[in-house]
Formats: sequence, structure tokens, C-alpha cells
Amino acid sequence: MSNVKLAVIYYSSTGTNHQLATWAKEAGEAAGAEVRLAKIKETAPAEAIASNPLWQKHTDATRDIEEATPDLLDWADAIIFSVPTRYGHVPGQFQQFLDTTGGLWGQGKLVNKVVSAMSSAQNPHGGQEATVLAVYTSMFHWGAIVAAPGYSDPVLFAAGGNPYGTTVTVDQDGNMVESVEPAVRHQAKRTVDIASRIKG
Ligand SMILES: Cc1cc2nc3c(=O)[nH]c(=O)nc-3n(C[C@H](O)[C@H](O)[C@H](O)COP(=O)(O)O)c2cc1C
Repeated sequence: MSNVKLAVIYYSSTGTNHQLATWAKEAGEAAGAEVRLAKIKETAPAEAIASNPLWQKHTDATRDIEEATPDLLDWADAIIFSVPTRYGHVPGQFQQFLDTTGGLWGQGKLVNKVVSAMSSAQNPHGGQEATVLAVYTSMFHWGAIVAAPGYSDPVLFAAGGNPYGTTVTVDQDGNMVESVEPAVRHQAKRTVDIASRIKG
């Protein structure tokens, strides 16, 4: 049993990052953490969502998942983010969420949160690493402690060897190309482990 409270926060249009986040949630629970899975609030217009059947289907299927709030960040000792690449950067929906955290930041409440990030893109070199690093740039401003996986376990090589955070390529049909589930589980376990050492 761990005394760590872990928030797994994701944005996903077509399900990939929801799946990554779900594996991270399960692994966090297996590591003994208290875990809350939350989605970033969708801000795209209904017409945009309806124009992509995969997006509409995923939106409908995840309607009941709680939405991330600053209160959730305040609650958590550790946070795992999972967001898809948008032109090598984070989705606007995620940036908008970050823009609501100024109050917590001003009170110093984001300092020493243990954070880790994951991502996906349609191409192996389409911005996966850049997106994870974009998340971390904001985390440095929080004063958070970045728990990147590095090469801390052999499973990371099979997943593509991204030391910044687990990332996956998604084909035209929305299927994951690399087998990243073990790497996601390792990243979540490591995040809980580091957070428990910091929390003491
Ligand atoms: C506006 C937009 C921009 C995107 N930009 C890129 C990109 O620069 N490189 C890339 O490989 N994939 C890009 N993609 C593909 C997404 O990264 C991919 O659909 C996503 O990783 C799937 O994650 P999800 O199923 O969780 O939504 C883009 C998709 C959209 C809608």
C-alpha cells in the first residue's frame, strides 16, 4: 500500500490517450496509490466532433468520466498527463486547462507535484517527443518534479525507447502501432514510487 494520491489526466479525441491513461490508472492502483482518472474538458464545437465518427463515438463513450479541475491537481501528490500531438504541441483543450491553474500556482500549491507525461501521434516522428516536452515546460514553471522514465526498465525499448515519456503511433484506423502497455504500466509505477519517496 502506498500513501500516494495519483491523478491521471488525459485529453483524447479518438480514444488512444484514454487507453494510455486507463493503463496508467490500473498500474497506479496496482502500486497501491489512490487514483482518480479525469478527462480534460472538451471545448471543440459539436459540429467538429460530429464530423469525425471516431471522435463522436469516443465522446459519447466517455461522457461519465470526471472532468479535470484545479481542485484535482490540489488533491494529487502525483499527476500523469496523456495528450495527443497537435502539430508537435499540446491540444488547445489541454492548454486551456493549464490556463485555469494560475490560482493554485500563485499559492505555491503546484510545487513538488510529481508529474509524468505520455502522448501519441499519427507518425513516429510527427511530434511525439516534442509534445511530452511541451507538457514538461509548463511543469518546470509549476516547480513540479518531472518523473520521466528515462531507460529505467527494458520494457521501454520495446515501446520505442522514448525516455521522456511513453508515446505511441496511431494508424489511420486509430490502432496503436507499437506495444506500449508495459511501458505505460512501468511509467505509472515509477511515478507512484518517486512520489511516495518525496511524500515520505
Ligand atoms: C489538428 C490536429 C493536428 C495533428 N497534428 C499531428 C502532427 O503534427 N503529427 C502527427 O503525427 N499527428 C498529428 N495529429 C494526429 C493526432 O496526434 C492523433 O490523431 C492522436 O495522437 C490520436 O490520439 P487520440 O486518439 O487520443 O485522440 C494531429 C491531429 C489533429 C486533429
